[in-house]
Amino acid sequence: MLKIEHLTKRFGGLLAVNDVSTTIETGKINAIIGPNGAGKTTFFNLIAGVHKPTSGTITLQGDDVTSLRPDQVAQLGVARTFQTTSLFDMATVLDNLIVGHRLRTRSGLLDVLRGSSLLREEERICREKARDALNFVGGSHLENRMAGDISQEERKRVAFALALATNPRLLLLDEPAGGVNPDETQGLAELIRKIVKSGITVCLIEHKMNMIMSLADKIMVLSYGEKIAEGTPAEIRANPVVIDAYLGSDHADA
Ligand SMILES: Nc1ncnc2c1ncn2[C@@H]1O[C@H](COP(=O)(O)OP(=O)(O)OP(=O)(O)O)[C@@H](O)[C@H]1O
Repeated sequence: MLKIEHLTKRFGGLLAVNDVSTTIETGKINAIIGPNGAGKTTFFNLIAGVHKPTSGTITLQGDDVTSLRPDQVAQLGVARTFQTTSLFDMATVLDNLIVGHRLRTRSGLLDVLRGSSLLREEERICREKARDALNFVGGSHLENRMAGDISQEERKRVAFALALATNPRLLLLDEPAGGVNPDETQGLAELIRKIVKSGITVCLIEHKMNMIMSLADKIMVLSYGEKIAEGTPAEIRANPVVIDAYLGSDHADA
């Protein structure tokens, strides 16, 4: 799905991502783990076009996408969720999904506002997509709720719906189970499995090790911007370098 070659991002003197090469495999749950500050979110930002790499290449199913803008990457079928789910709290969940869809697939806010007054048909299609996505994530009952009134777990589901409404082929999830309880974590893991079954490739960053170990097909471990290991959950669990750098530390929560 995605081929990353020698990807490097430097912020001044800091190498946030340092010469990382890997592949995000089609139809799989690909996970990225590593201590705080390891470069995981920067890695996502590079894929999503938020940051331009200092060097290296990113290829999406054969196309070089290294220097594209976020809206161009989104149009090619890469969607993402964030550590913190930003929603317009005073708007309904459905309105958030409709506006969110436009923000993700247009280049600027002005473009979004212009589009919403002119293209009624597009708005109808957008509304349908939003409803389908909300239904898929088990959130139909939230449609008319104010976003500010829903729980953290419901916000996570709405974030998934926001990303799914753009019909992605690759979904990047940044801490999809952050801030939710163990039962809810289980529910979100099931939702991630359902997403992959529907034909979407997933790449996720997560600190909850139990969840990652039971969910991921493949794990890449970052530490100080470098890839220190890659493999199946069993291989990662047994890797002494990973245990030293990460799993043995107090970052490895349940
Ligand atoms: N825009 C930026 N400008 C300067 N430094 C940055 C920027 N974004 C990230 N960094 C730095 O790059 C390093 C990697 O940060 P990043 O957020 O990618 O790590 P992470 O693995 O996602 O951490 P966490 O698990 O805490 O989210 C950190 O030292 C961070 O301070």
